[in-house]
Amino acid sequence: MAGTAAIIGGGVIGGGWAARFLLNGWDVRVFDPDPEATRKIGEVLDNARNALPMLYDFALPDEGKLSFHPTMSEAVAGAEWIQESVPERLELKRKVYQTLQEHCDANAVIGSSTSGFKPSELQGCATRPDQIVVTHPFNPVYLLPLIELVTTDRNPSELINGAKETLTSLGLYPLHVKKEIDAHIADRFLEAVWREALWLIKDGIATTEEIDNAIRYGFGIRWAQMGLFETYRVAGGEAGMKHFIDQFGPCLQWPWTKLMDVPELTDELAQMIADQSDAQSGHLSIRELERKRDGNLIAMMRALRQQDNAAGRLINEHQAGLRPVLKDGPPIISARRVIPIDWTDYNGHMNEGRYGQLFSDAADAIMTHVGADDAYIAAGNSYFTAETNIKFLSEAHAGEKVVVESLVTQGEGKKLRCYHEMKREADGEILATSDQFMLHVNLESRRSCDPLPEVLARVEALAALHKEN
Ligand SMILES: NC(=O)C1=CN([C@@H]2O[C@H](COP(=O)(O)OP(=O)(O)OC[C@H]3O[C@@H](n4cnc5c(N)ncnc54)[C@H](O)[C@@H]3O)[C@@H](O)[C@H]2O)C=CC1
Ligand SMILES: C[N+](C)(C)CC(=O)CC(=O)[O-]
Repeated sequence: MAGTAAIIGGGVIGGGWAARFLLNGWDVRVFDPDPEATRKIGEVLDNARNALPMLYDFALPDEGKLSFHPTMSEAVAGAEWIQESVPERLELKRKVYQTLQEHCDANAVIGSSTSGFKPSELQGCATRPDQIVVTHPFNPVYLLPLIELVTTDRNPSELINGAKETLTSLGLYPLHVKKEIDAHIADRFLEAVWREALWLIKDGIATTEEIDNAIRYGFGIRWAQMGLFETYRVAGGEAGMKHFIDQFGPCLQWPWTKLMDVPELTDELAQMIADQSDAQSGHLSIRELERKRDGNLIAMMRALRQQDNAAGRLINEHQAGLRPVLKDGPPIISARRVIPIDWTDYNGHMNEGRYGQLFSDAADAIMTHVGADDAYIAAGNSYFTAETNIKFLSEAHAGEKVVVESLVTQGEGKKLRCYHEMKREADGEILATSDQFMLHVNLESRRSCDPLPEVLARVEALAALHKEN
């Protein structure tokens, strides 16, 4: 259900939104008065094009069309979704809504990226308050799925449901915050942690690097998979949450936090933080840091995908809609995807084991295509690979799009043989081939046997069709 999105304000966050929409097939129209906006969005897009497709085992839809517009009125014309990401100043945001509501479709969703303003504040003096909601993203917007969708009673339920549907279709996780509050939910946590961190620096307890280490070697990893409450439930041991609260409840009275006290951000403190941060990370440019961050996020989210947990489960669900319907060919396009970063090794290219993985995924797709699908396997029948001969012809690298073209070279009784060619999509070069021999197996006896008649008929028909190639 790709459509047209208007991006008003194309900085760090607007650029991320533009990428999220574009890479999911939407056309994107940008308005930003900054003469550097095209370059800046281009750089965010380069990172996003490299990163987002790596999360999935199937190719994303064809990219939409990106255009830049000299006026807000031109940018919002015909857009179903308008995402405002101008600087965090209420008067500016309100002024922007005044202008854009004069020109946009009354049924369009106007989402604000605001980190802290309540939707009622944004709706304040708008012509049509009902179409304005908060859609607060997390940086990088093209990778992190959470969107805090904050609404008020003025937003009709059809608009809210439509917004949720659109966000989900973009691979995002809309967390509907029905009771508005300054800084929504997640930024209140971030603010609390930020305040503590500022105190720890100001009081000379820890440096920026030590604070980052305290997060990334411990609770940061834990939070990504279970959040706060489930983590603490486990920490309560067999006695669970109640025991946890009994044990650590008294700490609430101890001086374990300075939360209500805000350190004064003097020039001296700001400089101390900037100097420590330079010492910690100044050897890398922002773009290099972004790429490092993106690689780590992709690897972590792919690990969560394997566990079908948290953000990983969301990506699996989104991916289900990206699964292509195969055609008989010849050849069958049995796989089409981007090489993810965690498939590469110390030689800086795709590891040999991953070639096997890709050909195995291609064979799984062919099995599904001939009717040996999940239900068939659950009923006790499947194919096992008995022999594979892979030829490695050229290197593949992270971020490259590849396709696997397959032929069924034998389909007789229990025997199924496939010949696969893995090609780089950009130039069609053959990177590897695989000759794969499979046997049909009864999963209860673990012995080979003929497939059920409908699968056998499909296999025989494909073998006959592909014979001439
Ligand atoms: N940077 C972050 O980590 C996050 C920021 N946000 C929110 O996103 C919004 C934007 O923040 P950033 O992207 O960080 O700021 P930014 O400074 O990187 O980008 C703002 C962009 O808006 C443009 N702009 C200024 N006036 C404009 C106007 N009248 N019409 C159209 N464009 C205009 C600027 O030229 C600039 O490119 C803020 O509301 C912020 O709270 C939300 C999540 C995270
Ligand atoms: C610092 N911040 C308040 C702009 C952060 C956010 O709004 C979300 C994020 O991406 O961390």
